[in-house]
Amino acid sequence: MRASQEDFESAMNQVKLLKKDPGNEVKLRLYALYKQATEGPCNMPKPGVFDFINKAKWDAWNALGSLPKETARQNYVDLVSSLTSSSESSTQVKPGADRGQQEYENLVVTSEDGITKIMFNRPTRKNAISTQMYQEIMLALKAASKDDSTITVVTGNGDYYCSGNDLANFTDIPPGGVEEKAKQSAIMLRDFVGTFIDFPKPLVAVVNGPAVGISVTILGLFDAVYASDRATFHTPFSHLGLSPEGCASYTFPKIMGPAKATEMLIFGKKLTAGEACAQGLVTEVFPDSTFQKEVWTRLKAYSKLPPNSMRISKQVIRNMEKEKLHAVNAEESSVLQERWLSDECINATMNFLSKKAKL
Ligand SMILES: CCCCCCCCCC/C=C\CC(=O)SCCNC(=O)CCNC(=O)[C@H](O)C(C)(C)COP(=O)(O)OP(=O)(O)OC[C@H]1O[C@@H](n2cnc3c(N)ncnc32)[C@H](O)[C@@H]1OP(=O)(O)O
Repeated sequence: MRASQEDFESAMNQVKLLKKDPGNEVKLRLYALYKQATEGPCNMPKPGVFDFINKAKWDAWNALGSLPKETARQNYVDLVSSLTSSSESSTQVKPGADRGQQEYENLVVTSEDGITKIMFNRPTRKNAISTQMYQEIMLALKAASKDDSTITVVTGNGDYYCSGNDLANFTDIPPGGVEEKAKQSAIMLRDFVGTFIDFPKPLVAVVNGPAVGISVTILGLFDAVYASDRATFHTPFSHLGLSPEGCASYTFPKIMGPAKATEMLIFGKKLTAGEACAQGLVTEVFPDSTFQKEVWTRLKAYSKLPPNSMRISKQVIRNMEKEKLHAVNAEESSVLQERWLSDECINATMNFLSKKAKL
């Protein structure tokens, strides 16, 4: 959801009430986002080198380039919200604390060495994402966006990274019938993917094994993807009477070119980790025997980099695209709302659930 003028004004008031000084770096960021949101790109003359304070302010504002006013307003509101929640919350999780094992039924969430790790934890179902698990992932990401960690990692427990949407989600029909279920699911899907689009910190996938469906498509919204050489990447949408989600209809052609994206998204070609890396979906592949050790050593080193700089760099890299990604997400969700009611989809799901079919 976009921040309204009212949200913006309320955030400005909250800044005045902050109990703790947020430090110069954050104050400069607030200043820059405020100026960008209210006046647009910086076109003031650059202050002289000895005018330290005004030069720092000018630099911070100027660094936002042509960031749209609405995005700056949203970022200002997000930043203030992260400041107020961190100064108010007495139960805030510090890196090093293990949290969440009681809070989440389908995830294990831990925070250590500046890294929050969100681990899918339904290994006996190959980490298929149930309706409740979609909600838990959204909650865990929202919490991670506000905690003290610098990097957030998503990974899977067991031999699979994730087998995608839990096909049993299709069987839990509410009193409003299957149309109502499709409508609710489209809203949930849009919110779920939107949480990844808006995630403010570096987001890394540690793909420990095969990945299917929505767990693959959303990788296009991550900042880095490290894969074991045991991992595979499979989006069998046509086999299931479905169509792409997770913004893959936009990110995949951009990442790998339209021809390779077609093979994955329309023909359901399963890629090895090496192929996915060659096509730009995966950052780097590691031998399974040393995967965990090598990846976590690297992530621990990255987590020591200055957090604000990493967040701002992510903003600069991603923000111009956010509007587009939200539009793609809305369109994909609305197309799927229809697909879920199609005979092609219903038959494929029934075949899987009655054990007549597997991928
Ligand atoms: C109208 C309402 C709509 C509601 C929708 C909500 C929003 C959805 C948005 C996203 C939509 C779709 C995107 C996708 O993700 S499509 C991809 C869906 N995934 C699959 O089709 C995978 C299905 N699973 C398999 O083909 C195989 O299980 C496997 C992953 C290849 C693994 O095979 P295996 O032989 O190694 O292991 P297996 O014995 O089959 O698995 C162990 C048990 O786990 C169950 N299971 C695995 N994956 C799923 C799954 N995705 N959904 C449900 N159950 C799954 C499997 O059935 C086994 O169970 P059991 O031990 O036999 O009882």
